[in-house]
Amino acid sequence: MMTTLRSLTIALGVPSAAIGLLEYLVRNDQLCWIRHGEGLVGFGEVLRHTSTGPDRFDSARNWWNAVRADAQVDDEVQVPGTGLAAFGSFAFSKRSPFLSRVVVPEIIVGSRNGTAWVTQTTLDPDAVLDRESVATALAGYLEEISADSLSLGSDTILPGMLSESEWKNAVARSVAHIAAGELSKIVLARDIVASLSAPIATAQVLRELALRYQSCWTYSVDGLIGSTPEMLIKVEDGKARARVLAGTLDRATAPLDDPDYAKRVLAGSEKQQHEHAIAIDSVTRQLEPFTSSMTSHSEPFVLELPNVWHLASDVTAELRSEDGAVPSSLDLVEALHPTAAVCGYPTSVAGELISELEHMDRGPYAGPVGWFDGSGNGEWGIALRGAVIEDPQAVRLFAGCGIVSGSNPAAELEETWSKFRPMLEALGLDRARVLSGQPS
Ligand SMILES: C=C(O[C@H]1C=CC=C(C(=O)O)[C@@H]1O)C(=O)O
Repeated sequence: MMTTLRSLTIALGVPSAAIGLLEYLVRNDQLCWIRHGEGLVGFGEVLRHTSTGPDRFDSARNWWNAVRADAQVDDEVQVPGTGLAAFGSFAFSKRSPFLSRVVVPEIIVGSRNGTAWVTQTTLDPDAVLDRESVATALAGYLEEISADSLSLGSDTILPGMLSESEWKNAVARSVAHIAAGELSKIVLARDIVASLSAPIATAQVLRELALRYQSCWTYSVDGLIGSTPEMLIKVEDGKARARVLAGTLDRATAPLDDPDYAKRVLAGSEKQQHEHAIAIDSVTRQLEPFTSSMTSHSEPFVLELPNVWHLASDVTAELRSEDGAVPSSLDLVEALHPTAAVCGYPTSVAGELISELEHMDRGPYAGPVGWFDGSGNGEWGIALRGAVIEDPQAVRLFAGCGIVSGSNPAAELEETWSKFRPMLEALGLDRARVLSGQPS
Protein backbone atom coordinates (compact mmCIF):
# COMPACT_ATOMS: atom_id res chain seq x y z
CA MET A 1 0.00 0.00 0.00
CA MET A 2 1.39 3.40 -0.93
CA THR A 3 1.41 6.08 1.69
CA THR A 4 0.61 9.69 0.95
CA LEU A 5 3.14 12.12 2.32
CA ARG A 6 2.34 15.76 2.74
CA SER A 7 5.01 18.40 3.21
CA LEU A 8 5.11 22.12 3.85
CA THR A 9 8.25 24.21 3.37
CA ILE A 10 8.41 27.72 4.80
CA ALA A 11 11.18 30.33 4.71
CA LEU A 12 13.15 30.76 7.92
CA GLY A 13 15.21 33.65 9.28
CA VAL A 14 18.80 32.93 8.29
CA PRO A 15 20.76 30.97 10.95
CA SER A 16 23.54 32.91 12.68
CA ALA A 17 26.34 33.76 10.27
CA ALA A 18 29.01 32.57 12.69
CA ILE A 19 27.99 28.92 12.98
CA GLY A 20 25.12 28.58 10.50
CA LEU A 21 23.22 25.32 10.76
CA LEU A 22 25.40 24.11 13.63
CA GLU A 23 23.05 25.90 15.98
CA TYR A 24 20.51 23.19 15.08
CA LEU A 25 22.96 20.33 15.62
CA VAL A 26 21.93 19.58 19.15
CA ARG A 27 20.48 16.07 19.35
CA ASN A 28 22.25 12.74 19.19
CA ASP A 29 19.53 11.21 17.00
CA GLN A 30 19.74 13.84 14.28
CA LEU A 31 20.37 13.47 10.59
CA CYS A 32 22.74 15.95 9.02
CA TRP A 33 24.63 17.03 5.96
CA ILE A 34 26.64 20.21 6.56
CA ARG A 35 29.44 22.04 4.78
CA HIS A 36 30.62 25.59 5.55
CA GLY A 37 27.67 25.87 7.97
CA GLU A 38 25.08 25.16 5.25
CA GLY A 39 23.15 22.05 4.25
CA LEU A 40 20.35 20.07 5.87
CA VAL A 41 19.62 18.96 9.42
CA GLY A 42 16.83 16.44 10.01
CA PHE A 43 14.73 15.66 13.08
CA GLY A 44 12.42 12.71 13.69
CA GLU A 45 11.25 10.21 11.12
CA VAL A 46 8.04 9.73 9.18
CA LEU A 47 9.04 7.11 6.65
CA ARG A 48 11.92 4.79 5.80
CA HIS A 49 12.89 2.35 3.11
CA THR A 50 15.56 -0.32 3.45
CA SER A 51 17.21 -2.54 0.87
CA THR A 52 20.16 -4.88 0.42
CA GLY A 53 21.97 -6.61 -2.42
CA PRO A 54 22.81 -5.58 -5.96
CA ASP A 55 19.40 -3.92 -6.40
CA ARG A 56 19.64 -1.73 -3.30
CA PHE A 57 19.83 1.52 -5.32
CA ASP A 58 17.12 0.48 -7.77
CA SER A 59 14.83 -0.52 -4.93
CA ALA A 60 15.30 2.87 -3.22
CA ARG A 61 14.73 4.74 -6.47
CA ASN A 62 11.52 2.87 -7.32
CA TRP A 63 10.20 3.41 -3.82
CA TRP A 64 11.05 7.13 -3.92
CA ASN A 65 9.45 7.59 -7.33
CA ALA A 66 6.21 6.08 -6.00
CA VAL A 67 6.36 8.19 -2.82
CA ARG A 68 6.92 11.45 -4.65
CA ALA A 69 4.34 10.70 -7.35
CA ASP A 70 1.74 10.47 -4.62
CA ALA A 71 2.98 13.28 -2.35
CA GLN A 72 1.32 16.63 -1.76
CA VAL A 73 4.00 19.29 -1.60
CA ASP A 74 3.57 22.92 -0.61
CA ASP A 75 6.89 24.71 -1.03
CA GLU A 76 7.30 28.50 -0.89
CA VAL A 77 11.11 28.37 -1.14
CA GLN A 78 11.75 26.07 -4.14
CA VAL A 79 15.49 25.51 -4.11
CA PRO A 80 17.33 22.15 -4.13
CA GLY A 81 16.57 20.41 -0.83
CA THR A 82 13.19 22.04 -0.19
CA GLY A 83 9.86 20.24 -0.54
CA LEU A 84 9.99 16.50 -0.11
CA ALA A 85 13.50 15.38 0.91
CA ALA A 86 15.21 12.41 2.50
CA PHE A 87 18.59 11.33 3.83
CA GLY A 88 20.23 8.10 2.75
CA SER A 89 23.12 5.75 3.39
CA PHE A 90 23.98 2.77 1.18
CA ALA A 91 26.14 -0.28 1.84
CA PHE A 92 29.49 -0.35 0.07
CA SER A 93 29.02 -3.93 -1.07
CA LYS A 94 26.16 -5.70 -2.79
CA ARG A 95 26.94 -8.64 -0.48
CA SER A 96 26.78 -6.66 2.76
CA PRO A 97 24.06 -7.53 5.28
CA PHE A 98 23.98 -3.82 6.17
CA LEU A 99 20.56 -2.37 5.41
CA SER A 100 20.88 0.50 2.96
CA ARG A 101 18.38 3.08 4.07
CA VAL A 102 16.45 6.14 3.09
CA VAL A 103 14.87 8.17 5.88
CA VAL A 104 12.29 10.93 5.51
CA PRO A 105 12.53 13.12 8.62
CA GLU A 106 9.57 14.92 10.14
CA ILE A 107 11.44 18.23 10.17
CA ILE A 108 14.28 19.42 7.98
CA VAL A 109 16.01 22.74 8.62
CA GLY A 110 17.96 23.73 5.54
CA SER A 111 20.22 26.52 4.46
CA ARG A 112 21.77 27.24 1.11
CA ASN A 113 23.46 30.35 -0.28
CA GLY A 114 21.98 32.45 2.51
CA THR A 115 18.41 31.13 2.06
CA ALA A 116 17.04 29.15 5.00
CA TRP A 117 13.89 27.11 5.40
CA VAL A 118 12.05 24.52 7.43
CA THR A 119 10.10 21.61 5.95
CA GLN A 120 7.60 19.59 7.90
CA THR A 121 6.45 16.25 6.49
CA THR A 122 3.63 14.08 7.73
CA LEU A 123 1.90 10.82 6.96
CA ASP A 124 -1.07 11.66 9.14
CA PRO A 125 -4.02 12.49 6.86
CA ASP A 126 -5.67 14.48 9.65
CA ALA A 127 -2.67 16.56 10.70
CA VAL A 128 -2.86 20.30 10.06
CA LEU A 129 0.25 21.55 8.26
CA ASP A 130 0.76 25.27 8.65
CA ARG A 131 3.32 27.77 9.95
CA GLU A 132 2.27 27.05 13.48
CA SER A 133 2.60 23.27 13.18
CA VAL A 134 6.07 23.69 11.67
CA ALA A 135 7.19 26.00 14.48
CA THR A 136 5.70 23.76 17.17
CA ALA A 137 7.27 20.58 15.82
CA LEU A 138 10.70 22.21 15.48
CA ALA A 139 10.48 23.73 18.96
CA GLY A 140 9.55 20.31 20.34
CA TYR A 141 12.74 18.77 18.96
CA LEU A 142 14.88 21.69 20.16
CA GLU A 143 13.44 21.47 23.66
CA GLU A 144 15.10 18.13 24.35
CA ILE A 145 18.71 18.64 23.41
CA SER A 146 21.39 16.05 24.17
CA ALA A 147 24.04 16.53 26.81
CA ASP A 148 27.71 16.93 25.90
CA SER A 149 30.25 14.24 26.67
CA LEU A 150 30.86 13.09 30.23
CA SER A 151 33.89 11.01 29.28
CA LEU A 152 35.81 9.63 32.24
CA GLY A 153 39.03 9.84 30.25
CA SER A 154 39.59 6.08 30.21
CA ASP A 155 38.56 5.60 26.58
CA THR A 156 40.68 3.19 24.55
CA ILE A 157 41.21 2.10 20.96
CA LEU A 158 40.92 -1.62 20.21
CA PRO A 159 42.12 -3.39 17.07
CA GLY A 160 39.41 -4.19 14.53
CA MET A 161 39.04 -7.32 12.42
CA LEU A 162 42.73 -7.43 11.51
CA SER A 163 45.76 -6.56 13.62
CA GLU A 164 48.15 -3.99 12.17
CA SER A 165 50.60 -6.68 11.03
CA GLU A 166 47.83 -8.76 9.44
CA TRP A 167 46.67 -5.67 7.56
CA LYS A 168 50.20 -4.90 6.36
CA ASN A 169 50.37 -8.48 5.05
CA ALA A 170 47.13 -7.85 3.17
CA VAL A 171 48.73 -4.76 1.60
CA ALA A 172 51.79 -6.79 0.61
CA ARG A 173 49.54 -9.42 -0.97
CA SER A 174 47.67 -6.70 -2.86
CA VAL A 175 50.95 -5.38 -4.25
CA ALA A 176 51.80 -8.93 -5.39
CA HIS A 177 48.44 -9.24 -7.21
CA ILE A 178 49.14 -5.89 -8.89
CA ALA A 179 52.65 -7.03 -9.88
CA ALA A 180 51.10 -10.18 -11.39
CA GLY A 181 49.01 -7.93 -13.65
CA GLU A 182 45.60 -8.90 -12.21
CA LEU A 183 44.64 -5.32 -11.43
CA SER A 184 46.19 -1.85 -11.33
CA LYS A 185 44.71 -0.50 -8.07
CA ILE A 186 42.92 -1.75 -4.98
CA VAL A 187 41.68 0.31 -2.04
CA LEU A 188 42.29 -1.68 1.11
CA ALA A 189 40.61 -0.59 4.33
CA ARG A 190 40.77 -1.55 7.99
CA ASP A 191 38.79 -0.82 11.12
CA ILE A 192 39.50 0.04 14.75
CA VAL A 193 37.06 0.28 17.65
CA ALA A 194 36.84 3.21 20.05
CA SER A 195 35.72 1.85 23.39
CA LEU A 196 34.24 4.77 25.30
CA SER A 197 33.90 5.17 29.06
CA ALA A 198 30.64 7.12 28.61
CA PRO A 199 27.99 7.09 25.86
CA ILE A 200 29.04 8.97 22.74
CA ALA A 201 27.74 12.55 22.54
CA THR A 202 26.98 12.36 18.82
CA ALA A 203 25.76 15.94 18.40
CA GLN A 204 28.91 17.28 20.05
CA VAL A 205 31.11 15.07 17.84
CA LEU A 206 29.28 16.29 14.73
CA ARG A 207 29.63 19.94 15.76
CA GLU A 208 33.36 19.46 16.27
CA LEU A 209 33.75 17.78 12.89
CA ALA A 210 31.66 20.43 11.12
CA LEU A 211 33.65 23.27 12.71
CA ARG A 212 37.07 21.77 12.15
CA TYR A 213 36.46 20.23 8.72
CA GLN A 214 34.47 23.10 7.18
CA SER A 215 35.38 22.23 3.60
CA CYS A 216 34.29 18.59 4.10
CA TRP A 217 30.71 17.33 4.21
CA THR A 218 29.76 16.38 7.77
CA TYR A 219 27.17 13.61 7.75
CA SER A 220 25.00 11.70 10.18
CA VAL A 221 22.51 9.04 9.12
CA ASP A 222 21.31 6.52 11.69
CA GLY A 223 24.59 6.02 13.54
CA LEU A 224 26.87 6.52 10.54
CA ILE A 225 28.81 9.71 11.24
CA GLY A 226 31.83 11.48 9.82
CA SER A 227 33.16 14.30 7.72
CA THR A 228 34.04 13.34 4.16
CA PRO A 229 36.22 15.32 1.78
CA GLU A 230 34.96 13.36 -1.26
CA MET A 231 31.80 14.22 -3.22
CA LEU A 232 30.58 11.22 -5.19
CA ILE A 233 27.94 13.25 -7.02
CA LYS A 234 25.92 16.39 -6.53
CA VAL A 235 22.97 17.10 -8.81
CA GLU A 236 21.38 20.52 -8.89
CA ASP A 237 19.08 21.87 -11.55
CA GLY A 238 20.41 19.66 -14.33
CA LYS A 239 24.11 20.00 -13.44
CA ALA A 240 26.30 17.37 -11.84
CA ARG A 241 29.47 17.87 -9.83
CA ALA A 242 31.95 15.46 -8.29
CA ARG A 243 35.12 15.89 -6.25
CA VAL A 244 37.46 12.99 -6.85
CA LEU A 245 40.29 12.34 -4.39
CA ALA A 246 43.15 9.88 -4.43
CA GLY A 247 46.71 10.45 -3.30
CA THR A 248 47.34 11.42 0.31
CA LEU A 249 50.09 13.08 2.34
CA ASP A 250 49.98 13.28 6.14
CA ARG A 251 50.32 16.82 7.50
CA ALA A 252 51.36 15.70 10.99
CA THR A 253 54.86 14.75 9.85
CA ALA A 254 55.34 17.58 7.33
CA PRO A 255 58.17 20.11 7.85
CA LEU A 256 56.78 23.48 8.97
CA ASP A 257 59.36 25.54 7.09
CA ASP A 258 58.75 24.12 3.61
CA PRO A 259 55.76 25.79 1.89
CA ASP A 260 56.23 23.73 -1.29
CA TYR A 261 56.34 20.39 0.53
CA ALA A 262 52.82 19.17 -0.44
CA LYS A 263 53.20 20.26 -4.03
CA ARG A 264 56.60 18.65 -4.38
CA VAL A 265 55.97 15.40 -2.50
CA LEU A 266 52.34 14.79 -3.46
CA ALA A 267 51.83 16.43 -6.84
CA GLY A 268 55.41 15.51 -7.80
CA SER A 269 54.99 11.81 -7.03
CA GLU A 270 54.47 9.50 -9.97
CA LYS A 271 52.88 6.87 -7.69
CA GLN A 272 50.34 9.34 -6.28
CA GLN A 273 49.55 10.77 -9.72
CA HIS A 274 49.00 7.23 -11.04
CA GLU A 275 46.68 6.42 -8.13
CA HIS A 276 44.75 9.65 -8.78
CA ALA A 277 44.54 9.13 -12.55
CA ILE A 278 42.84 5.76 -12.04
CA ALA A 279 40.25 7.36 -9.73
CA ILE A 280 39.38 10.29 -11.99
CA ASP A 281 39.18 8.05 -15.07
CA SER A 282 36.69 5.77 -13.34
CA VAL A 283 34.38 8.68 -12.50
CA THR A 284 34.48 10.39 -15.89
CA ARG A 285 34.01 7.08 -17.72
CA GLN A 286 30.90 6.16 -15.72
CA LEU A 287 29.45 9.68 -15.80
CA GLU A 288 29.99 10.32 -19.50
CA PRO A 289 26.88 8.48 -20.85
CA PHE A 290 24.64 10.73 -18.70
CA THR A 291 26.12 14.04 -19.84
CA SER A 292 26.04 16.37 -22.80
CA SER A 293 29.28 18.06 -21.73
CA MET A 294 31.81 17.50 -18.99
CA THR A 295 34.86 19.39 -17.74
CA SER A 296 37.63 18.58 -15.31
CA HIS A 297 41.08 20.10 -14.88
CA SER A 298 43.89 18.43 -16.76
CA GLU A 299 45.98 18.31 -13.57
CA PRO A 300 44.74 17.55 -10.04
CA PHE A 301 45.07 20.29 -7.40
CA VAL A 302 46.35 19.88 -3.85
CA LEU A 303 43.44 19.95 -1.38
CA GLU A 304 44.49 21.01 2.12
CA LEU A 305 42.57 19.55 5.06
CA PRO A 306 43.51 19.89 8.73
CA ASN A 307 44.89 16.32 8.82
CA VAL A 308 46.15 15.56 5.29
CA TRP A 309 46.71 16.88 1.79
CA HIS A 310 45.01 15.10 -1.09
CA LEU A 311 45.34 15.17 -4.83
CA ALA A 312 41.88 16.32 -5.92
CA SER A 313 39.98 16.89 -9.17
CA ASP A 314 36.62 18.60 -9.55
CA VAL A 315 34.37 17.41 -12.35
CA THR A 316 31.38 19.40 -13.60
CA ALA A 317 28.90 18.15 -16.16
CA GLU A 318 25.76 19.25 -17.93
CA LEU A 319 23.28 16.37 -17.65
CA ARG A 320 21.71 15.03 -20.81
CA SER A 321 17.95 15.32 -20.92
CA GLU A 322 15.90 12.39 -22.18
CA ASP A 323 12.14 12.73 -22.69
CA GLY A 324 12.36 16.06 -20.89
CA ALA A 325 14.01 14.63 -17.74
CA VAL A 326 17.62 14.55 -16.60
CA PRO A 327 18.98 11.71 -14.48
CA SER A 328 18.38 12.05 -10.74
CA SER A 329 21.11 12.02 -8.13
CA LEU A 330 20.09 8.44 -7.25
CA ASP A 331 20.52 7.35 -10.89
CA LEU A 332 24.04 8.71 -10.87
CA VAL A 333 24.92 7.25 -7.48
CA GLU A 334 24.06 3.82 -8.80
CA ALA A 335 26.11 4.34 -11.95
CA LEU A 336 29.19 5.71 -10.18
CA HIS A 337 29.46 3.55 -7.07
CA PRO A 338 31.99 2.14 -6.33
CA THR A 339 34.62 4.46 -7.81
CA ALA A 340 38.28 3.57 -7.99
CA ALA A 341 38.89 5.95 -5.04
CA VAL A 342 37.29 3.38 -2.72
CA CYS A 343 37.41 0.09 -4.64
CA GLY A 344 40.10 -0.04 -7.31
CA TYR A 345 40.51 -0.97 -10.96
CA PRO A 346 39.22 -3.09 -12.65
CA THR A 347 36.25 -2.75 -10.28
CA SER A 348 35.14 -6.38 -10.19
CA VAL A 349 38.66 -7.77 -9.64
CA ALA A 350 39.34 -5.18 -6.91
CA GLY A 351 35.95 -5.86 -5.28
CA GLU A 352 36.64 -9.62 -5.07
CA LEU A 353 40.08 -9.05 -3.63
CA ILE A 354 38.71 -6.59 -1.04
CA SER A 355 36.31 -9.26 0.27
CA GLU A 356 39.14 -11.78 0.39
CA LEU A 357 41.78 -9.60 2.04
CA GLU A 358 39.99 -7.20 4.38
CA HIS A 359 38.19 -9.82 6.50
CA MET A 360 35.45 -7.36 7.40
CA ASP A 361 32.11 -6.11 6.19
CA ARG A 362 32.54 -2.45 5.27
CA GLY A 363 28.84 -1.86 5.99
CA PRO A 364 28.09 1.75 5.00
CA TYR A 365 31.78 2.79 5.09
CA ALA A 366 32.88 3.97 1.62
CA GLY A 367 29.27 3.75 0.43
CA PRO A 368 27.19 6.72 -0.73
CA VAL A 369 25.79 8.95 2.05
CA GLY A 370 23.78 12.12 1.60
CA TRP A 371 20.36 13.54 0.80
CA PHE A 372 18.03 13.87 -2.17
CA ASP A 373 14.78 15.62 -2.94
CA GLY A 374 11.61 15.07 -4.94
CA SER A 375 12.94 16.99 -7.95
CA GLY A 376 15.96 14.77 -8.63
CA ASN A 377 18.49 17.01 -6.86
CA GLY A 378 20.79 15.59 -4.22
CA GLU A 379 24.26 15.49 -2.75
CA TRP A 380 26.01 12.18 -2.13
CA GLY A 381 29.38 11.99 -0.50
CA ILE A 382 31.46 8.87 -0.08
CA ALA A 383 31.20 7.83 3.59
CA LEU A 384 34.88 8.28 4.50
CA ARG A 385 36.65 9.65 7.59
CA GLY A 386 33.80 8.34 9.65
CA ALA A 387 32.51 5.70 12.00
CA VAL A 388 29.57 3.49 12.79
CA ILE A 389 28.12 3.78 16.28
CA GLU A 390 27.61 0.10 17.12
CA ASP A 391 26.44 0.85 20.61
CA PRO A 392 26.69 4.10 22.59
CA GLN A 393 30.09 3.08 23.96
CA ALA A 394 31.53 1.22 20.96
CA VAL A 395 32.28 3.16 17.80
CA ARG A 396 33.88 1.43 14.80
CA LEU A 397 36.14 3.64 12.68
CA PHE A 398 37.21 2.80 9.13
CA ALA A 399 40.03 4.02 6.89
CA GLY A 400 41.49 2.78 3.65
CA CYS A 401 44.30 3.48 1.20
CA GLY A 402 44.72 3.18 -2.52
CA ILE A 403 47.31 0.49 -3.20
CA VAL A 404 49.16 0.59 -6.51
CA SER A 405 52.40 -0.86 -7.79
CA GLY A 406 55.13 0.41 -5.48
CA SER A 407 52.91 0.83 -2.38
CA ASN A 408 54.70 0.23 0.91
CA PRO A 409 52.71 -1.61 3.63
CA ALA A 410 54.18 0.35 6.56
CA ALA A 411 53.57 3.70 4.84
CA GLU A 412 49.98 2.68 4.01
CA LEU A 413 49.38 1.71 7.64
CA GLU A 414 50.59 5.16 8.72
CA GLU A 415 48.25 6.69 6.15
CA THR A 416 45.26 4.93 7.73
CA TRP A 417 46.13 6.63 11.03
CA SER A 418 46.10 10.04 9.33
CA LYS A 419 42.62 9.22 8.01
CA PHE A 420 41.36 8.02 11.41
CA ARG A 421 42.53 11.26 13.03
CA PRO A 422 39.50 13.52 12.31
CA MET A 423 37.14 11.06 13.97
CA LEU A 424 39.52 10.15 16.81
CA GLU A 425 40.07 13.82 17.65
CA ALA A 426 36.35 14.53 17.61
CA LEU A 427 35.93 11.63 20.05
CA GLY A 428 38.69 13.07 22.24
CA LEU A 429 41.03 10.15 21.49
CA ASP A 430 44.49 9.79 20.06
CA ARG A 431 46.69 6.99 18.88
CA ALA A 432 48.44 6.69 22.25
CA ARG A 433 45.20 5.09 23.47
CA VAL A 434 45.66 1.96 21.38
CA LEU A 435 45.32 -1.21 23.41
CA SER A 436 47.01 -4.17 21.87
CA GLY A 437 45.18 -7.47 22.00
CA GLN A 438 42.92 -9.63 19.99
CA PRO A 439 41.21 -8.04 17.05
CA SER A 440 37.52 -7.49 17.79
C1 LIG B 1 39.57 5.18 1.27
C2 LIG B 1 39.80 6.35 1.85
O1 LIG B 1 40.26 7.43 1.17
C3 LIG B 1 40.25 7.47 -0.25
C4 LIG B 1 39.98 8.86 -0.62
C5 LIG B 1 41.00 9.77 -0.75
C6 LIG B 1 42.34 9.35 -0.80
C7 LIG B 1 42.63 8.02 -0.78
C8 LIG B 1 44.04 7.56 -0.85
O2 LIG B 1 44.94 8.40 -1.08
O3 LIG B 1 44.32 6.38 -0.67
C9 LIG B 1 41.58 6.96 -0.78
O4 LIG B 1 41.44 6.53 -2.10
C10 LIG B 1 39.52 6.58 3.27
O5 LIG B 1 39.63 7.71 3.73
O6 LIG B 1 39.15 5.62 3.98
